[in-house]
Amino acid sequence: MRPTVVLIGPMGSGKTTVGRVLAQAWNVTARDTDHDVEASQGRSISDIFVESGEEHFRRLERDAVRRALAEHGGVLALGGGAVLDEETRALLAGHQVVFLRVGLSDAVKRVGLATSRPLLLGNIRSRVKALLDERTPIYEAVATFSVDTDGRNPDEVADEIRRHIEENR
Ligand SMILES: Nc1ncnc2c1ncn2[C@@H]1O[C@H](COP(=O)(O)OP(=O)(O)OP(=O)(O)O)[C@@H](O)[C@H]1O
Ligand SMILES: O=C(O)C1=C[C@@H](O)[C@@H](O)[C@H](O)C1
Ligand SMILES: [Mg+2]
Repeated sequence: MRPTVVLIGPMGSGKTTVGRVLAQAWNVTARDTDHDVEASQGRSISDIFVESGEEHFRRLERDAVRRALAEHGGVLALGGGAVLDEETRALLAGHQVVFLRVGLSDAVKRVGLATSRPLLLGNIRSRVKALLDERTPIYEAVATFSVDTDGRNPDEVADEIRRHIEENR
């Protein structure tokens, strides 16, 4: 089994949301490594960060990505920082990997004031900007295709991905 498509991108780019729309369109299941980590630990990502630290979360995330890539045949959304891990990047080689691009202002609007994203605590706008600046080159290097999400709703984003994947099967 291998995922039809793997979605990567920053927090608020819409990986989880667009992943669900795509899965429904293709009549397959959507899987999300953030959810897998939370389910395997029985605690939220915020609690894992606070109680065990980011490094521990990254190890759990790497294992979750490895398992999902091996087991899952539908749409797979990764956590925003999953591609920081070198082993994860290597595992993605040969897969259809789509980068959901989002600019600073749409990302900030979408993540809102939720406290469920520990890396955004503090000044959300400056945290989002720092993460976008640092990670955009990594997302670009890993992706086989990228799609702009600014000013577009999840259905429009999913449609563009669907067309691309169906044309490149
Ligand atoms: N294209 C879009 N237009 C407007 N709102 C969107 C779009 N995509 C997602 N959203 C909204 O933005 C919020 C964040 O989306 P989502 O949780 O799917 O992002 P994510 O990339 O999975 O983030 P994370 O890395 O934190 O898991 C949700 O409230 C979702 O409804
Ligand atoms: O961008 C990140 O590093 C993160 C994104 C989320 O999906 C979660 O995996 C977690 O909040 C960390
Ligand atoms: Mg998500």
